[in-house]
Amino acid sequence: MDKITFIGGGNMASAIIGGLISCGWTPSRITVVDPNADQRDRLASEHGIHATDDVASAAAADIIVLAVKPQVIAAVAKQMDADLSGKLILSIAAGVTIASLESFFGPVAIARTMPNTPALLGLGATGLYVNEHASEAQRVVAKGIIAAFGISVAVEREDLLDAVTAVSGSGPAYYFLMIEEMIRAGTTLGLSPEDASALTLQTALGASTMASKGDAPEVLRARVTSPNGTTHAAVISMQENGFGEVIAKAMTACRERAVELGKA
Ligand SMILES: NC(=O)C1=CN([C@@H]2O[C@H](COP(=O)(O)OP(=O)(O)OC[C@H]3O[C@@H](n4cnc5c(N)ncnc54)[C@H](O)[C@@H]3O)[C@@H](O)[C@H]2O)C=CC1
Ligand SMILES: O=C(O)[C@@H]1CCC=N1
Repeated sequence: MDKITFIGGGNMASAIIGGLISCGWTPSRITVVDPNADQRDRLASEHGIHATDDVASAAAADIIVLAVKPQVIAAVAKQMDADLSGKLILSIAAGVTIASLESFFGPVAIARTMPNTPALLGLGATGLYVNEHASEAQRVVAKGIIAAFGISVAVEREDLLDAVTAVSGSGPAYYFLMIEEMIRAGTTLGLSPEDASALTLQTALGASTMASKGDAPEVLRARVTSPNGTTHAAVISMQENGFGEVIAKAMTACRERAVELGKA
């Protein structure tokens, strides 16, 4: 049975570990490496896994998950300083390219991913790109790990992970912003902040649940929109004020920043 070690035991690692355990991974197969004693204690007591501050020990695992901030990875590789042939490295670090990872760890199997924070609820949406050193079995293992915290989409080219970042990696923030603005506007229209919040949150949940059932969003939107009615007035106002352009520009800025971070 494969053993897995997480380097970095923060928010994302915690979400993935919780997902793996609920999918049947026994805690004894899972180790986390983190210099922060509080993080180690929390993960060890929450999940019953082994926690250590010894980065070099990670080289003994079959699968090594890089769950540290991007700028820490080079130092981690230096501390490990081990031959990782035959192992699978799964990176969740934003913007760190396969070329950089290979320069740090050598020509080994690498699955580069872009998850998002709903992974904390098992509702993650993750992009995946696997390098040519990974075997078919390792590709399946990578997909299986991601399935423990949500869905995955395998992209054909590594640079498409920057588009994934623009859609789903950063995407939760766009919805949070929409929720913030709707609560604010509802309050301006006279509702109490509590009522505006309750109505907005339930609407977001209801709309995303409906959209996930298979009908196209434009069909669902048409069903809400009575001819010359209230929704029509709102949607026309949004379109006349460049709603589509605002979203497209934001996502392009996001992708450009991801490209920049990848070069840093
Ligand atoms: N938060 C987000 O929305 C997303 C984050 N990511 C990526 O996930 C990665 C982790 O992010 P979070 O979990 O949010 O960060 P976090 O800050 O919660 O966790 C990072 C952990 O790494 C530990 N750490 C620091 N130096 C270390 C070292 N030398 N060796 C081992 N552990 C070390 C820290 O103590 C901390 O517990 C980042 O690379 C980020 O780019 C990817 C997609 C979405
Ligand atoms: O904002 C960021 O840079 C990270 C990557 C995707 C989500 N959060």
